[in-house]
Amino acid sequence: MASYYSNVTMVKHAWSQSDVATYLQQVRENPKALIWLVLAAYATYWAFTIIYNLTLHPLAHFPGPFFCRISNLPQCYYEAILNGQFMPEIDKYHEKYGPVVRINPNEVHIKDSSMYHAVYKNPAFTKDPGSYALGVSQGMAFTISIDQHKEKRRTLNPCFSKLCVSNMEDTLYNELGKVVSKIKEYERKGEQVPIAELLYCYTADIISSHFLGQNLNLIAAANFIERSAEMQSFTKGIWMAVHFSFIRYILVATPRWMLAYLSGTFVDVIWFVERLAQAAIKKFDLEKALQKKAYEETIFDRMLCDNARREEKGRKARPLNFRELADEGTGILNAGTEPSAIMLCYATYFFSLFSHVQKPLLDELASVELQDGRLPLRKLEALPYLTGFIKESLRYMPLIPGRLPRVVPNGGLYVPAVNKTIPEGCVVGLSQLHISFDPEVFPSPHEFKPERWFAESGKDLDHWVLAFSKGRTDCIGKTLAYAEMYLVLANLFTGFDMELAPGSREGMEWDDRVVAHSKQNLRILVKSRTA
Ligand code: HEM
Repeated sequence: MASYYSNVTMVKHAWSQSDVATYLQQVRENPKALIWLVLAAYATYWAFTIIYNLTLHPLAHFPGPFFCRISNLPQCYYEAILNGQFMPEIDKYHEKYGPVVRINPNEVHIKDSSMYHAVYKNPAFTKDPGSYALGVSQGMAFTISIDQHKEKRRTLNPCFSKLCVSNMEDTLYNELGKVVSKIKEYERKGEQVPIAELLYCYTADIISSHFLGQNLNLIAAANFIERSAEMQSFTKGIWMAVHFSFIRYILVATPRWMLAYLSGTFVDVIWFVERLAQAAIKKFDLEKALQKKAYEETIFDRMLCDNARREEKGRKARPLNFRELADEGTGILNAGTEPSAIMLCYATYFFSLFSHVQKPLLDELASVELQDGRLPLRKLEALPYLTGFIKESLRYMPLIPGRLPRVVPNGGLYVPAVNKTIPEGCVVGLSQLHISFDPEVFPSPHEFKPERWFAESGKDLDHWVLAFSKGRTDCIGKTLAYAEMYLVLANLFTGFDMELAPGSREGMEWDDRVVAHSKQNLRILVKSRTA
């Protein structure tokens, strides 16, 4: 003990060469001394950091719980350890501290709907690198730099255009046919339909076949329930991945044969995309690729063509590597599968739960003239009640309920409600869940009312459709997501009389996995409707 104290006090004095030699000698004799020195240095660092965070930090004058103001530990505890439990805590902080709360040393959370567009519509706000340090770092969704993001988005935009999506109608219907056949199999057996799994397979098959060039064909698999679990496992440990990003580097560095035990999880999907990316690079031929129509192009075609064209023109091309293709493919497969599938589940659930919407919806759908035996997408999009129902479902279950953290640009962000400016470089976020249930924006927010979206007042409300975020980095796949919702929901509602399986209410409570994920997969009982 005595040697520890003497070693620590030594640090306070100026160190001569002989002091260092003596100290090293002591460390050799007593390695504990080094440990104590490291601990002392660490404690000193923390003491200074805490004092700085409370006094000199640009957010020092913003209120918040003491432990949030000094460290990230509360956030890490509620998000990573308790797996996505930070939002309810943030609510409590707002009750105590007002509309702007410091939730970690460098971030404030705002509960004031009027500030939403000032943050998310302003292109100068960038994604917070700390919150977007996930597995597919080279994908567009995780690209922080404004210029790089703009370039990636420009390359990929044509794949997601309205024209491309309307050309996908056949694919959407063909895949839906497979879902309907499976539902009928369960109906024949008199069993509950695993509708959540079927919808996951549906959205994954569409993204893989159209954007990656090869159908995962999950729906056809005998073990489609397990295969859908692979897709669902992507966000299972998402908070750990956000807070402990080193796990990702360990996984990337681990040899494949050692990862084989993870087979049956998202790793299989990542490898599937990697194989496609490799094949795309190998067989890429600019001449042939240029002959493809926009809606025939995969995202790999777009990325490789864009790169090759710029090389041809002698302009400095950004070298496009395999990892970039693989990350983009995995990112889009995941972003396009999970939120759409979950949204389809919740909308199906709301239809069954809120009986007041059933008659108006079915009456409206009955008025649609079939074309080749199908409900045409163009006509469904023009239906006011169905449109109101979809927008109300997106409001009632905000799919990405929490904050999407953004870095404040030059000039800061003035918040009139507290008459303070959040300084540039600090992080800010608003949660969609708060706005969706803000009575100032949506009167009687807890009522499920598709009519609120009708007529002129409903059009004004479009300003508050936030499910896909807003601005420069909003959802690139929103047109496809809407098309899936119109087609799938209209066909399910008109095709089947549906009843929720027992326990659905509790099962459809959700966990925050960045996307809202129902606690259990939705199950329904169905009876085919007669024509
Ligand atoms: C109901 C379904 C969907 C919802 C609610 C949804 C929601 C969102 C939201 C809120 C964002 C912004 C995230 C952020 O700022 O961090 C986003 C981004 C994105 N979404 Fe979606 N999405 C849906 C469907 C899709 C589909 C079908 C695709 C692809 C086919 C897709 C691909 C993407 C991509 C690539 C981004 C990143 C965009 C960028 O950074 O520029 N999403 N989505």
